[in-house]
Parts: sequence; structure tokens; C-alpha cells
Amino acid sequence: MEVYVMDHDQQSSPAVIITDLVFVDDVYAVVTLTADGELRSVGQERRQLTMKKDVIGFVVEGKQIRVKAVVERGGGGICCGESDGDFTRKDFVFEPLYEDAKNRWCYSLRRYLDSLGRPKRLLVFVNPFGGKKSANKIFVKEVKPLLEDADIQLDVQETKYQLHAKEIVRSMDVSKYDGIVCVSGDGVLVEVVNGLLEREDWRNALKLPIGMVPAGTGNGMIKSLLDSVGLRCCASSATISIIRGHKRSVDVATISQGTTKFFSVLMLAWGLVADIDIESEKFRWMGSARIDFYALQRILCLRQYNGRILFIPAPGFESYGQLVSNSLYKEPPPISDKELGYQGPDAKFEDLEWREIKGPFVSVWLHNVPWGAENTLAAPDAKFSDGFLDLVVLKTCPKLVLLSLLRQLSDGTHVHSPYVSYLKVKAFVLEPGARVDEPDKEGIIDSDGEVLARGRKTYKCDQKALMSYDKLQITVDQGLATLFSPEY
Ligand SMILES: Nc1ncnc2c1ncn2[C@@H]1O[C@H](COP(=O)(O)OP(=O)(O)OP(=O)(O)O)[C@@H](O)[C@H]1O
Repeated sequence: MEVYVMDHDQQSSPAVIITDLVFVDDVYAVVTLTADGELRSVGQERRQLTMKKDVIGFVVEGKQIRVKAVVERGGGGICCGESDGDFTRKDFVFEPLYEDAKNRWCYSLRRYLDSLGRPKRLLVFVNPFGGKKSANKIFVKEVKPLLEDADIQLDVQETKYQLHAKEIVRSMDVSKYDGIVCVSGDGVLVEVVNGLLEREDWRNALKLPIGMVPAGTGNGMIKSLLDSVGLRCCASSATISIIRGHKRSVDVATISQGTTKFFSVLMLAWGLVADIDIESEKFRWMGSARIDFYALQRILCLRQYNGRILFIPAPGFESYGQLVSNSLYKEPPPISDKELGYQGPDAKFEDLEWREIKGPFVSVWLHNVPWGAENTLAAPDAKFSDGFLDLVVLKTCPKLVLLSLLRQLSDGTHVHSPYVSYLKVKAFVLEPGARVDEPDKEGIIDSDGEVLARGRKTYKCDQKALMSYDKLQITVDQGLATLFSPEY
């Protein structure tokens, strides 16, 4: 029924898609769906839902239609999941008077929801190993019911071992899905991005949006996405943003050493932060307290590392460091026939103006998005797709100041400290050196929670790292990957 309704106050109001006399709670009411997506009920009570924002799906229950809705709460209220969240369930049930009317309502609601471009088929990775090992429970109790309410078909894959998600993504049929969801920490997200980029059809594969549901220790990406619109980092808010299907592009950094590459969407750390992140693994039994506990230990016995960093500053940051004639940066070798995946940005960096900062360093930290973890606002000015990485450098710092800087990480005010240099860079070279106090020992280079390189003679570890503790270079490709994101 397509009618154009004249309004008393305005010249015209949005076209009516369907309007009917129905029962709401056994009382007559008029329910209307308009072309601008308002679903209104006028009867004993007035109700209004916005299809785009509030409605996640609908279902027929006998003679009734249940419109499944989640409404953003304005302070107070309850979350629709287990944990505290920002949405409350507000289903709307009505009963069309005739079977024929019910069918017309179903057709109109379905057509409207289909026009919103929301995902219909998702591949879901659940990492049972991440964080507090509660990803399965989070998925079953909080994520699956919402995705099913939204009538999304799910292929669920529990990850069985490290790099399992990457393996699947590298060879999956991307045309089967409208997105990939990771119920995990950031580790599985990074595997998915790397898997997509290693495919021959990476350009097309990268259009597949990736959704995150926080279920790990490090949930920096989803925290960054939700926090940017004032939502709390919880499974229900994350799931609702996936259902609504908005997307956001995110920069991808290519970290390379010779022909070896790693693609990062979160961060790279060398020095204090990497040492805390990786070495605290041995205290994993402590849960998230391991980080604070080990950070204290590391500050009391503070290490400094020799080395050098070189970078191309973003416009406005040219005053940092000194100009250099030889950047050490090497353009990647031409692609051989065998290397079919993504090889890094096409841009040339070798002849641009490079600047350097020489060590010793306490910490060097590069960030792509603001939050490194749910309680770490590492780079408050970082943007998802500005084509730059935020660089946080700490060369030296009294221990007491350092302790308070670590506390300030929770609100991002550490970047205002006179001991911290905070700038944006387009490309970066790290030349890591040995520890100042024990020159026979070197450090760790960590990217997105993975050890990229371990110093020689420093760590007894059977696992071989991807790269050696030597010069590596980083370039950024603007907005290369796609994420499901709340509307911003
Ligand atoms: N079944 C499994 N057993 C062991 N490791 C796994 C399994 N499934 C996935 N992994 C690995 O777990 C790592 C961490 O995953 P994820 O990011 O989800 O959790 P996290 O809690 O944020 O990580 P971490 O606790 O290491 O900081 C990933 O590198 C992933 O490859």
C-alpha cells in the first residue's frame, strides 16, 4: 500500500509503506511503517521505533508479529547481554487483523530490512583460548541470540590452534559470506587480516568487513570502535554494531624485513611495553593483574635500549628528530610471480625527507588506533584511516614519573608528559640495539600481541620468531581493511 499522506503541520510527510489497524495488547491501534524507516504505533499507547537504529529483525509468532528491537539507553536501564551495556531490549508485538495483512506486513518489514545492506551470512571465529577462556560462553549467551534474532545465517568455527583462523581465511570462499566475526581478542583479528592479505584475490577479499566481539585480554580494536561513539566495550554493543552493518575502513601497516612481511592493524612496541606484554606471559595464571605486576617489576629494574628510529613525519610533525641523509629505508624488491598476495603500499618512500631520533630508549610504541587494550588509551589522537601511525617515544624518565605515566595510560594523558614525544608518522624504520646495562642482551619487538623478533642470546624460547632482531621498516596503507563499526 503506497500512499502519500498529507500532514496538517507540514506540507508533506514521508511516504507510507504500509499502515493498518491492528491489535496491540488486545486493543486496537494503527501501526504505520514509513519510507524513512519509522515504525509507529498509535493506540492506547504510542510507540515509535526506527528501523535502521532500533530494529534488528522480526518473527511471526502465530497470529502476531514480534518486531525485535534494541534501543540505545539514555542513562540507566539494562543491557541486553550479561555484562553492562548500552542497549535495552524493546520488542514490539502486534497482531494484524487478517492473515493477508500479516503477510503484507512481513513482506514490507523484510523488504525494508533488506534495503539496509546488513549482513546476512557471517563466518564466526570463536577463540576458546583467548582472555579468560570465556569466548564460547560469551558467544552462546550474548552474541548468537542477537545474530539469530537478526536472521543472520552463521557458520561458526572454533579456533583449534594458533594461526587456525588465518589458515581458514587464506583459502575460504569469500563470496559465501557478508563478513567475518571474531569472538576473541585482537590476536584472531590480526590473523584474519593477514590471511586475507596473503590471498591472490586480496583486493576483493579485503572488502569483506571484519567484526569484533570482545572476548580476549587485548580488545583494543573493538574498544577503539565503540569508544569513538561513546559506547561501552561489551559483547552486546559489539554484536549490535555488526548486525546494523555499518562499516569503517582502517589503515594497515606493512612491517617488513627483507622479503618477510607482517601486516598490523593495531600496534608495534619495542622496549618497555613489549617487555611487559610478552615477558608477563609467564604470570598468565594471575589474569589481567599480570600486566600491572610485571610492569612494576620492569620499572624497578628499568631497561634502556640502544638503537635508532627513523621516520617520515606527518604534516605538522616535522620538528621532531633530526633530518637524515640516509634513511636506511629500502623500497621492496619487485614482486615475483610466486608472490601473489598484498605486498605493501604502492607509494615510494625512499626519497622523502626522513628524520631520526637516536637512543637510548625506554620505550618505542607505534599505534594505529587509540586503544591498545580496554584500559590503555595509548594514542588518544590516533585515527582509523588517516594513513598515519601515532608514535609514542620515551627516551628516559625517572622511575616515579614512569609509574604515574603508566597509570595515565588509562586516560591517554601520558602523551602530555615532557618525557614523552608524541607524533604521527607515514613510514618508520626501527634499528633495535642491545640493552645499555647489559650489552650482550637485546629486547623484544612485539606487533599486535605477537612476538615479531626476539633478541639474540636473550630469551630461551623454542618458538622461532617471524623476523630477526634487526632493522625493520613499516609503511602504512590508508584505509585498506574494512571493519564492522558502530555508525559514527
Ligand atoms: N584453540 C586454541 N589454542 C591455543 N591458541 C589459540 C587457539 N585458538 C586461537 N589461538 C591463539 O590465541 C591467540 C590469542 O588470541 P586472542 O587474541 O583471541 O586472545 P587474547 O586474550 O587477546 O590474547 P592474549 O591473551 O594472548 O593477549 C591468537 O594468537 C590465536 O592464534
